[in-house]
Amino acid sequence: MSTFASQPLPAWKRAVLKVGSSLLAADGGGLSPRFALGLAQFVLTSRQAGREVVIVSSGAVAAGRALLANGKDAAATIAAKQALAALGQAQLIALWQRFFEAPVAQVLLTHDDLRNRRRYLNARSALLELLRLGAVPVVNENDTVAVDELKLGDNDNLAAAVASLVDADVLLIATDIGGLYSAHPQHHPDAVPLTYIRTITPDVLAMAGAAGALGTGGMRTKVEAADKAAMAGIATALFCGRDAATVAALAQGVLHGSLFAAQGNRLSSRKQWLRHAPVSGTLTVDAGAQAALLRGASLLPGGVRRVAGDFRRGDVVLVCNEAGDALAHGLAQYNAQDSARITGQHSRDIERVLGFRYDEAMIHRDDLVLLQQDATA
Ligand SMILES: Nc1ncnc2c1ncn2[C@@H]1O[C@H](COP(=O)(O)OP(=O)(O)O)[C@@H](O)[C@H]1O
Ligand SMILES: N[C@@H](CCC(=O)OP(=O)(O)O)C(=O)O
Repeated sequence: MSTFASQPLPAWKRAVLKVGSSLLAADGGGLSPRFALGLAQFVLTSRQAGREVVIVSSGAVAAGRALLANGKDAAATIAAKQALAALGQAQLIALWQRFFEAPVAQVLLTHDDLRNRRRYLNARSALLELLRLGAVPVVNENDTVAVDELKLGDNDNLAAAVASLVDADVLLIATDIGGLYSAHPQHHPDAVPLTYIRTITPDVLAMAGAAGALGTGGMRTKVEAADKAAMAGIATALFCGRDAATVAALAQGVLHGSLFAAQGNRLSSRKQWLRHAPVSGTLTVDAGAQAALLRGASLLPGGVRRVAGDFRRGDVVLVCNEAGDALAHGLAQYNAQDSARITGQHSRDIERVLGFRYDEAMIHRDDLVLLQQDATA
């Protein structure tokens, strides 16, 4: 089987690292630290260099199975798999915690959490806060409740969703093979390594074949995940997490594996989405707030005059000035009722008025697109 030539990894500050079951499952059952150690070392080196890494780790079901005497037979039903995931998740977090002095934070998500705008914002705020606090977030699918996800879902696609959730620069997928080959390398000895994939065409997807045996994903879901990340403006690197030299090189910015290019840049894809998203309400702002928005600031409640419409936290709203000119689209931090209550208030009074506070802004600048200025973004 031919190996993968080296290439530079695109520069990054924040990454999502997906670690598959194939790297964590021990031969005799349960979890093994063997390959996790090198990957944890990569995370540590990256953190020391001032970078941030969110780990998306599989392995809960494999770990849970090993805890039960009859575990091998236990995975026959969905309920049994849910139970195995719940049992194994604690082991999985304990495994990762062994490598870090910094606290490991368990974050369990479902695809559904990421489809719902309000829960999406909540998940994002929590993850970003964990990074800010210096914790090591370890995300897995909430298999205990996500029945459909357990049947159909996979952590490759979850990792792509998390990468766009936290605005990662790169998605790193560690697996048990060097990268993507032109065909399944175990069945096609003449398969060639694909080091750089500019666009994920149906042909590329076909090369990835069907799902694998141990994990739920196989190569196909990795290519699907790379495709999702690419659409969000994020490049994906696929590499062998069993190979110590490959993992060590990655920390030095050298990739031995497959690189899937991003389509467009990250900011513009987010902004495109925001610009064209349907709005659920309107915030009318005063001249001071308008000037601040044009300078790239967040929208604070003090500059808001009126709230119209019925929107929930995380919905897209239109920002206009008092003359009715459309200025921006943004994600509302507060629902319509709460927005109306804090309109005109100083940010420091939000908690007094509402009894809680998500953010000092009604729209955070990262969630805001100016309709005029950013028209070409
Ligand atoms: N075209 C291909 N290139 C590389 N690997 C492939 C390809 N098609 C199928 N595979 C299989 O996909 C496997 C990786 O998927 P999987 O076992 O689900 O890993 P993980 O647990 O890391 O998600 C490889 O070991 C290989 O057997
Ligand atoms: N959430 C499941 C893993 C699902 C999954 O996608 O596994 P894999 O294809 O190995 O990344 C678990 O923790 O067992």
